[in-house]
Amino acid sequence: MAFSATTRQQNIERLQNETLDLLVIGGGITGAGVAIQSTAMNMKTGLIDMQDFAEGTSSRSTKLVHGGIRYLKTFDVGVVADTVKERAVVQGIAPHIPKPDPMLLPIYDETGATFDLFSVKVAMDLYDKLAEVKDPKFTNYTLSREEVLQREPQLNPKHLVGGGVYLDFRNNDARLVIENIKKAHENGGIMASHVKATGLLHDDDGRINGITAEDLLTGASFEIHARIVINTTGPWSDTIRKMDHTEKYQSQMRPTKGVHLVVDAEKLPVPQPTYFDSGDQDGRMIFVVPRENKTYFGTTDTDYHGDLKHPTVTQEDVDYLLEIVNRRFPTAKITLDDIEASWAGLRPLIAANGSSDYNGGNSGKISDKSFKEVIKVVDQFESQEASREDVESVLNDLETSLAEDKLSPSAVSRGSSLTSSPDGLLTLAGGKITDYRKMAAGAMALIAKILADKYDAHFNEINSKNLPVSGGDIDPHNVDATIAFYAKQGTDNGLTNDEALRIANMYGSNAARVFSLIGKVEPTHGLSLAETISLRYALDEEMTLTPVDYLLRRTNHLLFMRDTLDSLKDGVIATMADYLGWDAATVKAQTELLNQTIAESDLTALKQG
Ligand SMILES: Cc1cc2nc3c(=O)[nH]c(=O)nc-3n(C[C@H](O)[C@H](O)[C@H](O)COP(=O)(O)OP(=O)(O)OC[C@H]3O[C@@H](n4cnc5c(N)ncnc54)[C@H](O)[C@@H]3O)c2cc1C
Ligand SMILES: O=P(O)(O)OC[C@H](O)CO
Repeated sequence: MAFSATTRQQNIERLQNETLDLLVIGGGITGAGVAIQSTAMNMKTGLIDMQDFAEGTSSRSTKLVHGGIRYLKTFDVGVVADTVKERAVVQGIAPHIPKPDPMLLPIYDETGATFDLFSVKVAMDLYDKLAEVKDPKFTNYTLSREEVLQREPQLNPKHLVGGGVYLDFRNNDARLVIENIKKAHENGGIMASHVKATGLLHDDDGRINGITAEDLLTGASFEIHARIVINTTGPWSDTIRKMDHTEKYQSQMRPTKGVHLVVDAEKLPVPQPTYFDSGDQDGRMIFVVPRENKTYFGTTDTDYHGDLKHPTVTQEDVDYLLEIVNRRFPTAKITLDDIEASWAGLRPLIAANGSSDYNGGNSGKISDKSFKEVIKVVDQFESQEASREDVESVLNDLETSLAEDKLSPSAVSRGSSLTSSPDGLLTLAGGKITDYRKMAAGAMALIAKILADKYDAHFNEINSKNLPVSGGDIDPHNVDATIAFYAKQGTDNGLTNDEALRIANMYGSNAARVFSLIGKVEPTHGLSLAETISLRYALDEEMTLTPVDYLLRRTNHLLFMRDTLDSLKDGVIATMADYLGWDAATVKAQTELLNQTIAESDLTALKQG
């Protein structure tokens, strides 16, 4: 179903002229998850994003669908319970995207270790129990020191006491977003990228009834009217809430930056995703993940106060990660020059989330630390050891919800929150990619209630656990065989087995639409047949507007296939120029943008000192 640059223009027209039931601001995984459900309920839904879909945090994650086993350490069982159960749900609605990939967790006997051999087994058993993992292929187990070193001989043997292996899933974060957006479009949603919300509109009763917006490609400003507006802008959530001049605004977000670095797999060969303590007693755990013929590792977790649109990788981030990885893999000797790609993202953490208040509204809970402070100061007041002012300052500290900023970034819960301002702006923020479906279901329950109560508008119930994304019409229990079956259509039409499998894995049940382009579109500008049909599909059906959209977010080529990128990029630009009718100036600008993005990813500036 066409979802192209032309569709974008048509949708902007419609957004200006039609009143919506629901407008979603933000096309990352949170907004996309709301849009697929609201459109499945037949709500007239619009979604805008000021960038490309998933250009925010949702293309900058560790690219896992996982329950966050480390959160058990901060007793965030609520978050883990939600997310680890959601793994199987996400795999069920997007079978071609998250793939099971058991994680190896080496255990070191050192100060501040998150787990020891006993607690890791308890955590893994709880993790499997919460997720109802029963398949012996995937249930957890522990390894002796020797067995861990047999698997990963490069690991530092010093203080290594053994390890655990438990199920988690690798993911393609940006692909999960676009497949939700495409399905929402197929359901009748009105989606447009590069459209920015610039202000909030209110009706005569002071209720939010729309936004002012700007088409960032043309500069045109316009209004979008909707019965309900939901703010799903992740790290930008406060920015949208601040637009609401009628409400006493209180910041709730605490974005923290996470960085990943990519090296060739030969530099750091790991047979499976590996997860260990930083060893710096900072509460951080570091992932080392094989992907294509590369290995990526991360992440940092530092409070961030910079440009939300453009978090960058600094020398400090590189030094931090290289020091840890070279200490854990002492023979790897990775240097800045070995880094082929990188990315930086911002966790949309909720500042007051010392304890998780998961899905469905702020439980008003505070962290155990803050709770103990309140009890202590009240106790002291009772026995005349503290004044009223002492009590008030502790409570005031909590009320400003900044109380939790004393928590280290890694101790802040990854829980989500759903709030409604008095004038009706909904904000769904925080959480993880892994539980986006559950977060959206929580929001949809509230949205359906508001539409029924306020507008007597009633919509069909859905079970979002059975709502496949675009490309997800695959039996989740028979993925490999189905992908192989799809790939055959490619090899039968002249593609190599690798090319056909790559397309089948990328597009799932939409692979047939991609392969059907063979014979209809001829390779041009030096592109292979496989790249030609993949790019054409991205242009026709994935609202791909720039070479960066295609090479970074629709295909991840820029991150995990750096070796072939240079031979590809000119052909991609030229083919897009033909398709989109670019003039010379636009070709130049897009070429510069792509080269800038590549230089930023491979840390050219840092390498040049
Ligand atoms: C380093 C790191 C690693 C992570 N790893 C994982 C992981 O492996 N697994 C996991 O489950 N979770 C992980 N997470 C968490 C997960 O990535 C985030 O919770 C999730 O991506 C947030 O999605 P979102 O849609 O809320 O925000 P975003 O993806 O940031 O989307 C918000 C969107 O709003 C748009 N926007 C902002 N302002 C406006 C405006 N005025 N008008 C229109 N649009 C606007 C932005 O352009 C953006 O696209 C990780 C996060 C980080 C930072
Ligand atoms: O939540 P954190 O801080 O463990 O970081 C995100 C991970 O990198 C993957 O979810």
